[in-house]
Amino acid sequence: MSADLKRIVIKIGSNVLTQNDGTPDRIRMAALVEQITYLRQKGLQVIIISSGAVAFGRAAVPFPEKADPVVKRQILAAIGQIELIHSYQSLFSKHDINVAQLMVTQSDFRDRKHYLNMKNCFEGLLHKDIIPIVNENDTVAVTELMFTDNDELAGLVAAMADADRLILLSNVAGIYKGHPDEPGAELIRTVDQKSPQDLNQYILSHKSSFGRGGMLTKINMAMKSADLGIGVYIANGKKDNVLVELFDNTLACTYFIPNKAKESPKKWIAHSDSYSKGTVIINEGAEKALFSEKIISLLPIGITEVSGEFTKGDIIRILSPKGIKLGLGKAAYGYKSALEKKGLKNQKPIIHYDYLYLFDH
Ligand SMILES: Nc1ncnc2c1ncn2[C@@H]1O[C@H](COP(=O)(O)OP(=O)(O)O)[C@@H](O)[C@H]1O
Ligand SMILES: N[C@@H](CCC(=O)OP(=O)(O)O)C(=O)O
Repeated sequence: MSADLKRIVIKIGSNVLTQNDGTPDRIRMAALVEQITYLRQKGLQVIIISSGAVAFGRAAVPFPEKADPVVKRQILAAIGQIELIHSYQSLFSKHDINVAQLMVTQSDFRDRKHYLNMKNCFEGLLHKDIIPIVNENDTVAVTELMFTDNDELAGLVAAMADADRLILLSNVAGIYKGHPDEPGAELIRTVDQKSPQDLNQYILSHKSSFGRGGMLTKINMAMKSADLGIGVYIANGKKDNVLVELFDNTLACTYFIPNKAKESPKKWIAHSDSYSKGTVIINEGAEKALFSEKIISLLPIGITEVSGEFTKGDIIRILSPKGIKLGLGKAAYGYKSALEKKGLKNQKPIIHYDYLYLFDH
């Protein structure tokens, strides 16, 4: 990592904090806390996204196998989160570091005002030198309220906090060409968006024993974060000294090279696809203009169809004439005005450039 970095987000997966039998690995946790203390001494601000509530709960309370899996997860997480955060608190307090707990759900990222409230809380904690420790609020986050997994949450937090780097700690050194356990399997050391390669072909569908999302969500989140200007590492959290070696640039891991950083509102919009409230289809001329080198807002003259009952400030999708998803943006007015103005000249942009995020074309 280069010396000029300021802020990093470290995501610690369930399997990093558990032993092979599923019980909490307190020695590993203590080692990671020591390394995070080292990174802070080097001048870095750190945000932790930690999984492990369910795993810690499982160790504390035996549960019958046939219990409802959703309720079981809620209960185990409710019990285990106390243990998880208490363990962090007591380990960090030995280094005179304060920690804070933030429990979030997907809906907390839906509305810009709520998003900014969260952002202010992160800023306040970091300003006071306190480490925010974030986990999904598993007791209320069920079905559609759930993140795919904590990798998705980590990407959202890294974008929200304008982090320079995101470190995803799992139980593998990174993305391999083939099965990670196969002798001779090649570790992909860097992924550069400018020379894209199809990583999905290497991903085997199984997950680590205690994880949720699998390698595919890690890759999706890493690509998106790198596009927003955040460099992402996938590294083995079970390896001794992993964070120190990462800092010293001696670690074998996978690094997603970041593009030029995007401005803050665009980062929020880039992650808001699942919350979009409407769609506009644009014509070929508008598509060309948006993807040209110029800085351009989306004008109603280029819109051919409007759907969904969105209001001012909602996120809307932009589709090509062929129905290809081109981007996302914050609507400057609601669907009724959009319907009136579509195809007309001399109208206020429906999506201002500052609130427009275009996918790779
Ligand atoms: N090509 C690959 N390279 C590395 N790991 C892979 C690959 N394909 C699948 N995996 C699996 O992805 C797992 C990590 O993802 P996941 O289970 O979500 O971990 P975590 O709980 O840390 O988030 C690894 O344990 C590994 O078995
Ligand atoms: N929120 C859950 C973790 C969910 C999750 O995404 O786990 P993982 O794939 O290990 O990061 C917990 O604390 O148990």
